[in-house]
Amino acid sequence: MLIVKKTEHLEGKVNAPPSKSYTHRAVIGASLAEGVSKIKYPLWGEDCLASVRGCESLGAKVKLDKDVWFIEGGNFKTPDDVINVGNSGTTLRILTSISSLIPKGYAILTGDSSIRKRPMQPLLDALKQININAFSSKLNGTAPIIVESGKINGNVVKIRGDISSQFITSLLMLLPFNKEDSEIILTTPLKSKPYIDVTIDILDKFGIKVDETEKGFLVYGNQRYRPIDYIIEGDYSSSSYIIAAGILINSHIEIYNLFKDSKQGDKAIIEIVKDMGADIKVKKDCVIVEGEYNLRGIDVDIKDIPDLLPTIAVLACFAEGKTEIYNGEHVRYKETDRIKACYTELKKMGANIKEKEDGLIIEGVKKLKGARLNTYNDHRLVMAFTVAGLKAEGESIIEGEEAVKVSFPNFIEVMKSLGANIEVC
Ligand SMILES: O=C(O)C1=C[C@@H](OP(=O)(O)O)[C@@H](O)[C@H](O)C1
Ligand SMILES: C=C(OP(=O)(O)O)C(=O)O
Repeated sequence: MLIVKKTEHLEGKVNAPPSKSYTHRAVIGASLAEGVSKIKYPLWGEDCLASVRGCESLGAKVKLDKDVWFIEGGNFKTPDDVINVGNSGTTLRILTSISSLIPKGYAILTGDSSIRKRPMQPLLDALKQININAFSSKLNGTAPIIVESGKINGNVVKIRGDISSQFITSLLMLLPFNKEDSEIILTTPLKSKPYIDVTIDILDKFGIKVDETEKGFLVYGNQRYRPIDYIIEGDYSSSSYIIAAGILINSHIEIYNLFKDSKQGDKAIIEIVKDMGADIKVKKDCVIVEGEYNLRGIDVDIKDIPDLLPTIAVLACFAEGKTEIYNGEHVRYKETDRIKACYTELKKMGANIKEKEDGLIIEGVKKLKGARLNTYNDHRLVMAFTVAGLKAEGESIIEGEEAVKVSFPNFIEVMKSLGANIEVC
């Protein structure tokens, strides 16, 4: 657990951790390409390592040096054992489709107790429409998932877009292997769309062409992934905790490796905090925060940026007036139900917070008191609640800090290097 105490000043220059979403896609795409790809500055987080190990089980040859991962793809095999994706939804979703490329037999994908509750049925139903047999071993739409080796047959896939964009990313990465062009038709409005933009961005680097259409996406048939030399950019979702801490506390923080023209949806954190009144500066590859700022509450549509909900909820507690976070039904399907968790835990600190089906309403109280907080083994809750603890009066206990290994393994060291009063017990 962490003991987090009120901190009066934060200062320093740090590098944003590498993007989790780009690292996953680079690793899996490289495993689909004949030849060796070099992935520079990858994220050494447990989720991304789950993708590496999963791809290895499916036949990729992997050599991991500190700053470069070498991945030789194009050689699929039937896994020797079940694939354990740990806590990583991205790995489970993308590798489910990709596993159908094994030459014979079955691949079995499973993970921790959280992953075994996350929705999979829309993807399984979609795969069936193109003759790929993938099913839940419990027949209830959750992992373990069993995927049979198979050839794509069919060229139209209808799928809902409001549960997880990862289903669509998964299809976009498999369908280039279809011999004909394929159409993905969305049967509901799409949520988390920027993650699909990230997929399309990196697919383009692998030489794979996809078009957006009025109804969804068009994936050209008979394409081949070619190997890439690729540098992973910094992660805006992970950086949102550093930004939030700098905003709430007297600070001078420079965060490098964050690009203004990034495709990551969570770069929206910049505009959100500006709307709340934080006059942070954005350079071409760096964000400068000179807190503290007086914040005002705002309304935030979380549809495309679900991972920012805990960060915004914490900021809203310290703002003047009301913040409403809406359009976030899908935030309940993450590592844990993050709407309920933020409601339950921030209330323990004295927040004036209401839970709605699709989000939260927070009336800023400007002061929170330290408390003992459950993080439900969810990395984003550990990081967001740590930020709340740094601003709250007195001392907070944050349980389950090991979860940060999933997406930001050196979160605690980075925060301590900036002067955060955090002790690991
Ligand atoms: O594709 C991705 O890299 C991700 C997509 C998002 O999930 P949903 O599409 O399920 O909202 C996001 O929450 C997750 O952290 C990463
Ligand atoms: C939901 C997340 O990731 P995943 O879906 O890959 O588990 C996350 O990182 O917040």
